Amino acid sequence: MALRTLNAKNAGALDKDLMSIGAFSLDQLMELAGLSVSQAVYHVHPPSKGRRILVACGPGNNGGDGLVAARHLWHYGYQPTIFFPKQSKNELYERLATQLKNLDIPFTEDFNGSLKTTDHVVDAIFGFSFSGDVRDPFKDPIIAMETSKVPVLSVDAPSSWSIEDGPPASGPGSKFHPATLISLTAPKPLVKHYTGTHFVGGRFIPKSIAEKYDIDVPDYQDVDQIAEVSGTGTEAKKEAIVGLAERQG
Ligand SMILES: NC(=O)C1=CN([C@@H]2O[C@H](COP(=O)(O)OP(=O)(O)OC[C@H]3O[C@@H](n4cnc5c(N)ncnc54)[C@H](OP(=O)(O)O)[C@@H]3O)[C@@H](O)[C@H]2O)[C@H](O)CC1
Ligand SMILES: [K+]
Repeated sequence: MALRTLNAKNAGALDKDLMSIGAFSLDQLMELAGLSVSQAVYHVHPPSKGRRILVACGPGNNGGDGLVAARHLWHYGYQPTIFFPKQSKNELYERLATQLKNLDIPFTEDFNGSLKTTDHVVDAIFGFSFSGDVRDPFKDPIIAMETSKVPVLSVDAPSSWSIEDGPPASGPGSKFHPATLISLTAPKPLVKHYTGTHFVGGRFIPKSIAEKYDIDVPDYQDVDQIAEVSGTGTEAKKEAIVGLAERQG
């Protein structure tokens, strides 16, 4: 059973609905997104595999998810380092950055140097609003991730991939295939090109909004904020995805 996907336009509209009809604030959505990212990191890379996590944050909300995830990771016992070269003056990002600085979490301007001394990377550079060819200052980090052996977990999209069409035909990111992807709310069309470990996060979407956008809601277990939908035992895991209509008989 293939997962239903949500294109960039509908992903943006769904988030707007969550904030209007759903009465969530952006802070809440980002907190829930970042929490699910942190759980996915813990799942694929528990602290016993190495505590150093390099979190690459872009200028938009995908980057905000990375900042939130870094805070949770610190509280789980990891040692995050933040690469956040284009910090906006937006108050939300300033507060998230201050929360990290209050925990003495280091910020680096040297992504490539930091990559050499990390155990895992969180790619929170671009999400569903990415388009076109990668512009500076993110070209080098994307080239570094695609050529490094350090495992990468991408948030919502492998950064540089077209949301609809997957990896670029050439240039930065054309050979980037992160070990892990966490799709937020629902997978984007690019997942048809993705073959690594895949989670979905978003255990808070009201039924009315899931139905409006015709998305599958994973069968989340216990207190998990994430559900694995591929990787080892792909077919069994896909069986865990039950369409709303099916689930509700
Ligand atoms: N429902 C949820 O679970 C939530 C998910 N969220 C996350 O939000 C992102 C989408 O966030 P958005 O702010 O719309 O956009 P992005 O983070 O994807 O990034 C957009 C910025 O990236 C820059 N950009 C775009 N294209 C390029 C390019 N070719 N080269 C360089 N830079 C590019 C651009 O910034 P500028 O400063 O250059 O203008 C864009 O502004 C979603 O994917 C989730 O991860 C939310 O947390 C809410 C809830
Ligand atoms: K990303």
